Amino acid sequence: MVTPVTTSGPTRVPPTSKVLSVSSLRKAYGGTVAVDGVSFDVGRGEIVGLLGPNGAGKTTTINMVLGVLEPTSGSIHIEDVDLARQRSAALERTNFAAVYSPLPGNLTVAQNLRVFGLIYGVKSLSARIAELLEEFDLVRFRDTRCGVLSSGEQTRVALAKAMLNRPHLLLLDEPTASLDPATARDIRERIRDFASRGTGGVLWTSHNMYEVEDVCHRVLFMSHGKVLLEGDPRTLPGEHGKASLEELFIAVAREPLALERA
Ligand SMILES: Nc1ncnc2c1ncn2[C@@H]1O[C@H](COP(=O)(O)OP(=O)(O)OP(=O)(O)O)[C@@H](O)[C@H]1O
Repeated sequence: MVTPVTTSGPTRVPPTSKVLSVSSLRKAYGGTVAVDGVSFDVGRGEIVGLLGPNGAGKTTTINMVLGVLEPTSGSIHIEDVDLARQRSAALERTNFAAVYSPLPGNLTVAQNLRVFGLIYGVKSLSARIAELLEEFDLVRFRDTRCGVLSSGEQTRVALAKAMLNRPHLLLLDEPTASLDPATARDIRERIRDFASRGTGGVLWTSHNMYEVEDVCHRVLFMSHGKVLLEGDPRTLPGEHGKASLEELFIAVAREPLALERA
């Protein structure tokens, strides 16, 4: 289902510096190359959409940036910190939320935030949790077990968890999947607000092209493990003779080689 979007696109905040630099990143599983020499960056204050059909290599890329998967080759810098050499220093500037990675359902909202806050070594944790409960409209769910919350409520908790350590790089894998349009819009507003503060940048995957056009300053189209196209989601379709981002997406999925040659 497509979420209708009414706003006219994100306010461009010129990136002042890079929060993520990925260079010649590659991940192979035997003969299967999931990510094939990908290079890109994310600026501070910028929301970058990582797009592509199923199996393009988006999640593999995100998992390497998160330090969950080890690249076969290539480098990842979070701000100026090399993930391979200074793993803890790099990862303490990062956080993420993904639908396939729900928080433990038997813990309450407050307990989940406390556990993750302790893992991240958040200072003045009780005050930070109170702040996030307020910010993400979760005060009334503070003592509710996460497992009984609705999808939208769970997404808000996942985002609150992702903000605990005030990350400079926020990775979001389909954060609005399965949310109703009003809740999805609310989540987009919160992420836009995070980026507009100018302390961090966002790498976002989504299959909802209307949402991407609404939120992302820049998009990267992946196919078969490579970045084929990069640009402003509002002008990129026209540059490739397509009427909309959705049409361009379908072209990338169906005829990646034609676009690669273009
Ligand atoms: N552990 C693995 N072993 C072998 N192949 C893998 C492994 N993990 C991923 N792949 C393959 O790598 C490719 C990229 O997968 P990935 O999950 O990164 O794609 P994706 O773009 O995130 O797709 P989706 O939109 O469906 O989530 C796929 O062809 C997948 O089958």
